[in-house]
Amino acid sequence: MFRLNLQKLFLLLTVLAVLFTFANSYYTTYQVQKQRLIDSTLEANRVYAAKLAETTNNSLESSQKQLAYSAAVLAKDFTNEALLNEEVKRLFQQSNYFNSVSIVNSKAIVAAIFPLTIPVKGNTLSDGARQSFNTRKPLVTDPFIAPTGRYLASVSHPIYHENGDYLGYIAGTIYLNQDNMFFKLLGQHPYNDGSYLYVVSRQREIIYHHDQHRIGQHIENNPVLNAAVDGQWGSSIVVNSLGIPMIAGYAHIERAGWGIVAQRPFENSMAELDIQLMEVVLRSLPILLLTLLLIWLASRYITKPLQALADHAKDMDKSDAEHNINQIKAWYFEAFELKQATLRGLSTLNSKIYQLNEDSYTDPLTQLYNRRGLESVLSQWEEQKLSFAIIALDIDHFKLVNDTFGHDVGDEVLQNLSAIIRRSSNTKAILCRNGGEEFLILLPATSPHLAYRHAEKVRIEIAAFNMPTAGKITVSLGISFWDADSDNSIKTALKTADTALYQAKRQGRNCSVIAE
Ligand SMILES: Nc1nc2c(ncn2[C@@H]2O[C@H](COP(=O)(O)OP(=O)(O)OP(=O)(O)O)[C@@H](O)[C@H]2O)c(=O)[nH]1
Repeated sequence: MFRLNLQKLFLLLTVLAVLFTFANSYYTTYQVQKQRLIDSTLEANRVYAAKLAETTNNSLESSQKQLAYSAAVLAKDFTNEALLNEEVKRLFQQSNYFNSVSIVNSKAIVAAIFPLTIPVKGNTLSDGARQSFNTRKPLVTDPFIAPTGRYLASVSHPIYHENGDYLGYIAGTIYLNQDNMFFKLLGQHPYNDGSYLYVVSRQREIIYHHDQHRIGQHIENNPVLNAAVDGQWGSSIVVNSLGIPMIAGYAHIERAGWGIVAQRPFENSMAELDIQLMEVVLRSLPILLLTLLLIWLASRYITKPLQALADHAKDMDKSDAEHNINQIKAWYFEAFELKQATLRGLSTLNSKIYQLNEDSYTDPLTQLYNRRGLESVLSQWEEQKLSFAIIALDIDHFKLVNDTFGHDVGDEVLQNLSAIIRRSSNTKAILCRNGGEEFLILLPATSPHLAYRHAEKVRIEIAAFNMPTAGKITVSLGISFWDADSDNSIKTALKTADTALYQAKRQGRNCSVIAE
């Protein structure tokens, strides 16, 4: 089954935590900046719309003052046609407020006009152009289409005789879809950041727009525009008539009853923010990468001892396991404790295995090697090509001991006999109980002659020993030799020793015989 290792888990968690933290800070920064940008754009557009409304209002006011002055002059001599012509010319040329200046008499007939290229002098006012005539008050008219076909609005002032008779009015016109005072006033606005402004009449008709094609268009259901026309000042996010969300500031031009709106597409403002965020991400990228690198290094450093412990725990049965575990640098508490516990466990395990090995190689009654132990030694010597002498030893008439004194006494005899063999043999000799009452003494690198002497020594010592209950016993011994350089097998050499032993028995027992 697939399992994540500690380092991968550590990396996964910390990398996720770091990425989440970075993403969260980007998101929060974006949200905060977005709100600030919206607020500042709203405020900038509000202030801008208010300033332009005030400037436009002042221009209309001063143009009306000029018309009022002319009206007062004309009231004194209204029948003087030369004066009328002179006044319209002066007003037109003195300021750049108007596209044309005209005087209409009390019969609604155009009495004078400048520039003279407009051929309406002597014409009666059309119905649509009679707002000033009918109102008989200082006025900024609603936009209308003149007989010349032009879309215009006019600023007018009535002319009253000193006796109160209405003589007519003097008016300056503003051609709404041509160069006019608005274009000069409002056209200063920089449009390159996507922002723009427009002015609407009381009837919600566009009377100024940088896109001249939209002049004259009627706009419905625009809350910002409605508020501006209704005399309110402020700012708001609004979806315009084309369905585009806008950040808008708006204000009211009091003298004309018009509304002015300065706005910027929401998306344009946000695009700026996207660029800013991308810059933040790019600038923080080296730190992010450095953090990830440090995390990777830390994960390696922290998990390395545990990983090494886990790896070596799989190979506990190998001979160098203890050495390998000792090499691990367990530099922090948990790893250190685990290392110590593993070493303790390994040591206990090794001593148990050693004990089990010992037990499986040892005869429990005599503590000499058993047949399995013997085979292990023999295979080592065979590998090492170590020549050795073999003494096969068997108790004479042991059955009689058992039969006479019982099996326990027989066991005691076997133990005493083993002790004598052990005592009389040097440490290099391998002593083995080969089963029953038969023993083997293996003497490495020992000649048959020396082995015979050793056998005799053992035999005499046994014969001289008085067993606690059984008394004196004797043994017979057969001696053979395995030459590592010969073709003979160890098995044959053992058999040969047995044959010599059998011969010793036949010769009357209590003697040693060297195989031929
Ligand atoms: N007490 C005791 N007796 C054992 C043990 N193993 C074998 N014996 C006995 O050893 C005796 C061997 O008898 P035999 O093979 O007839 O040989 P022997 O009586 O020694 O006669 P020879 O070898 O011909 O001199 C048997 O009585 C076995 O029961 C043991 O572990 N303890």
